Amino acid sequence: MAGTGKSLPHVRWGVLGTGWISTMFTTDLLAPRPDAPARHTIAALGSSSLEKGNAFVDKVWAKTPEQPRPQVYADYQGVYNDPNVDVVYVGTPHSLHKQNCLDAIAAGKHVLCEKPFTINEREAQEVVDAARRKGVFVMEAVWTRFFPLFKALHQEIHAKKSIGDVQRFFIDFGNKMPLDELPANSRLKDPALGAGALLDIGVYTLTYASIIMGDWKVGKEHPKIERVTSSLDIVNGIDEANVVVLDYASASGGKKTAVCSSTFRFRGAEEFARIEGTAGSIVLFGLGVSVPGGFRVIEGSRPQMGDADARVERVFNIEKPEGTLGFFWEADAVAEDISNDRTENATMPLDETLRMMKLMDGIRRAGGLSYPQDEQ
Ligand SMILES: NC(=O)C1=CN([C@@H]2O[C@H](COP(=O)(O)OP(=O)(O)OC[C@H]3O[C@@H](n4cnc5c(N)ncnc54)[C@H](OP(=O)(O)O)[C@@H]3O)[C@@H](O)[C@H]2O)C=CC1
Ligand SMILES: O=C1OC[C@@H](O)[C@H](O)[C@H]1O
Repeated sequence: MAGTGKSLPHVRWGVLGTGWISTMFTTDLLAPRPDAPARHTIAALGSSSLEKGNAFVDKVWAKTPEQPRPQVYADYQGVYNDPNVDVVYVGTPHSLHKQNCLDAIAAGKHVLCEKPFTINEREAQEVVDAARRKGVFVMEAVWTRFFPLFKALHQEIHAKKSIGDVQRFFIDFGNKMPLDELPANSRLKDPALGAGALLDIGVYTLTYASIIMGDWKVGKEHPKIERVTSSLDIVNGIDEANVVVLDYASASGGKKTAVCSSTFRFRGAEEFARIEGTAGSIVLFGLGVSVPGGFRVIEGSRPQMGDADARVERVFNIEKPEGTLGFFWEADAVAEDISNDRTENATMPLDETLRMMKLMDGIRRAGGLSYPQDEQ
């Protein structure tokens, strides 16, 4: 069982899938972190074959051979049944999330499921209902929400009011994918697996916009979005690119607007977003939208021609231990919640997942993009 009391929270994970994300997530959890607020053990791994599973463990554990190796199963049921597993991490393609979550919940396991939580809101509601009935912890793994970036941005925008009232927000997630070279059954191409830029990376641009325009309010507390305007560029049954505009009412009257774009066709700029306020702006930068590196606060307005430039700049950089990407932040939050018998996380509660899935359903409907799961 997960540890409680005065010692650090300790959770034992069962990981599903041996792809890219399982590799990154597991590597982060195994990396030494002397000041970590929680302990993580990878107790089990489920894969479609023992060969794949063992090869995964050999590769991922190579840098940290002192860490205990997991029990490897040639299916996912072994992970659900394993009494040494507290929480199941779902690292499979989008279309599998619903069933993986339902199976883990049925076995009484807590769940951290990769984004997007499911294909649509209806599927998400099914999982949420099952989790609430069973009384287990479930969270969508929107890891970026747990980066210290958002606390620091909240300080700037709300506590210090460094840029005045937020008026506009621009964000672009350009993730160039070699779609022509990928096999038809790639999770990035196959509509049956829930492929498409909106569900894969648009979810991040909408997450940033929701946090910043929605004043950090989640789920039922999130302010009404006055208008959603969108355009999806659909090729071979998936959106290769999309643009979404969200209008919110501004506290100072009028409206504030977020312009969000994501694409599989182009590698986006390192400075991927800009928040514009009445008294300054903030530029966000990093490896990618999902892995922010920090931000620059620019206090003051751009001078008119001929006027002196009185703007002041400050930089906030995110620090993290060598060799990690930042998945440990969400994992630590999960460990804290489970150890304190909470069934939802306050930063990413299930009502926020449902709200985001509904928003993406609406954008897909307006753009004419449906998946086989929408018809079921
Ligand atoms: N948070 C983040 O930054 C990221 C999140 N993701 C999310 O993680 C999830 C997985 O993505 P990613 O790791 O890139 O995907 P991969 O294709 O690299 O890996 C998916 C794994 O799922 C298992 N799987 C089970 N059924 C299938 C199937 N029908 N087709 C393909 N694989 C299958 C396979 O493992 P096995 O055969 O061993 O069972 C496979 O290795 C997605 O939800 C994605 O959105 C992805 C990248 C980054
Ligand atoms: O979540 C993600 O972030 C990084 C991307 O490369 C990946 O496709 C996506 O799933």
